Amino acid sequence: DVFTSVTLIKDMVLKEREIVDRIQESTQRLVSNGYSQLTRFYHKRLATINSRNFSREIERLNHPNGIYLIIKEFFEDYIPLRKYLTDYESANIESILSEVAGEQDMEGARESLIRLQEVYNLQPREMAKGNYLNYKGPELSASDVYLIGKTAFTIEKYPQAVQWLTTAVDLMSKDIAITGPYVETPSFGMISTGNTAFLTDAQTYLGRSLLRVGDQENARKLYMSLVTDDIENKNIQTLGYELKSVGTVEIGQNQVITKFYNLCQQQSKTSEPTSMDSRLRCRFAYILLPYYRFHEEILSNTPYISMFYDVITSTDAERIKKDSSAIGLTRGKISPGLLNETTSSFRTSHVTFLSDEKSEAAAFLSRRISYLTHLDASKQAAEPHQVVNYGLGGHYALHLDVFLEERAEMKARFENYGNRMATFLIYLTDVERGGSTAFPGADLVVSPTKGNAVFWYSFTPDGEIDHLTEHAGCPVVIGEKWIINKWIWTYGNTFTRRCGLKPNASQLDIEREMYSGYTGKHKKQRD
Ligand SMILES: O=C(O)CCC(=O)C(=O)O
Ligand SMILES: [Fe+2]
Repeated sequence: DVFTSVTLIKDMVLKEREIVDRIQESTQRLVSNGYSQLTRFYHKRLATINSRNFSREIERLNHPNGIYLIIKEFFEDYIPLRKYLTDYESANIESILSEVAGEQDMEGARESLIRLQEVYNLQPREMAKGNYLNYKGPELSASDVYLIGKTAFTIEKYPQAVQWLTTAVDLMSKDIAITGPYVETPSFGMISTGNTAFLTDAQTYLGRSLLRVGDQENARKLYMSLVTDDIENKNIQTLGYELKSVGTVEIGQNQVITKFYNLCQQQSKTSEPTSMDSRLRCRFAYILLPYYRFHEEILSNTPYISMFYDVITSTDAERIKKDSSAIGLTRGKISPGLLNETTSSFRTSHVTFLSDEKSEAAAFLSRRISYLTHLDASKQAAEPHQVVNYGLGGHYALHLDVFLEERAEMKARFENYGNRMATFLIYLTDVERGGSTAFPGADLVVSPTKGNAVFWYSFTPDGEIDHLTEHAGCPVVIGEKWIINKWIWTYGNTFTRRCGLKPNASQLDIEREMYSGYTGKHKKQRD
């Protein structure tokens, strides 16, 4: 799929000419045999490419509706290649087509918009107008809104479905009032606005969603208004049947999720200074020489989470993106390489591992991380950089970076390294809106700022897994998000992480003891 990486979507648009040329080459024989579907495909796509204003199109891809619409355009126009060629004929172009948005991307795109609606509490009526938190973009049609509502119903997001389908019914009714009943034109099975049949479908799905959120009364009213029209209609019959049998679906949202959504909406928030050592919020981290220093801001004391400023230059950030793209990004997975490996809507991004050998910029960065954290971030004691590019509404749901017992196989895989002791997460891009990193357990959310890094220990100083470090990448609303994860292992760092003299010592207590032990410089800064 491509919807999980904005960079891949942009490449798909920028390199479409090449894609079409390659397809043309592989299907020459078919074209000369008079496959009219193919000929029509070439004409349509070449006309589109030739008239495309590329810089404007790429700009639109910073907006969720822009991405949604480009996915739809490719999905619809490439259907002839997927549907009407025999398996034998399409085998040649299968790998080329994997670079182009298909049905999974279409479905994934709809789910992503529903996630944005849910996390940021957006109204579909505004989203359809292209208004996301006051960032404007292209509009969605009534049929887009209907199909998104239907997806919300399918994935059992009923309150969201009610909102989309209510909007769809309004928009479709308006369209019909203006254009009159619609005559179907063949467009590869896609629906078009203004078709009364689809209006009825939208109304029945709305009724079925209303039932599930406990609004029997309006569901029944809808049914009564429909059933007089067409008693044969299957969807209306289903609604009638469910009126008697289907009950309300429990839509519990646990407190952590509610807090997580709130943090995402706030975009950035640090804990109150009173909750930590008020004498220390910012400090310098030195690399060998006193004038070679970086700002570190302590965001939370327990769990220990801090922000390092400007740890990577723009040039190096671009190098790392380029070196990673050259290796090739693949869909981010849960439990990669294992039997239970999955790609899921839990994590919508593309990733690659960039080792120090493969990129000079990466090697430089590993050394810098070692200095800044006083931990060994070289390949003996840490994973290679994981470079991540998010897609449409791209996010990573709440999780811990450490491996827990329930992921025993994962842990076994790394038994030579222990566990992930700490995470150093660097933002390679500014994100205009959304895409923050939220830590509900610390009541903290960090807005992505190019060049900055968040750093945290996943273990408490006395060696327990710190469940308060549970965190998530909030969905990206506007812009493009790239990050690097550096996971630093426990083995190889057993003796480098400072330990405290008192039980329950915080990270800062420990460091104060350490520093005052061997240099007066840091102590002075603090007191
Ligand atoms: O993208 C983010 O802000 C968080 C990413 C993350 O937690 C991870 O990749 O493990
Ligand atoms: Fe994480």
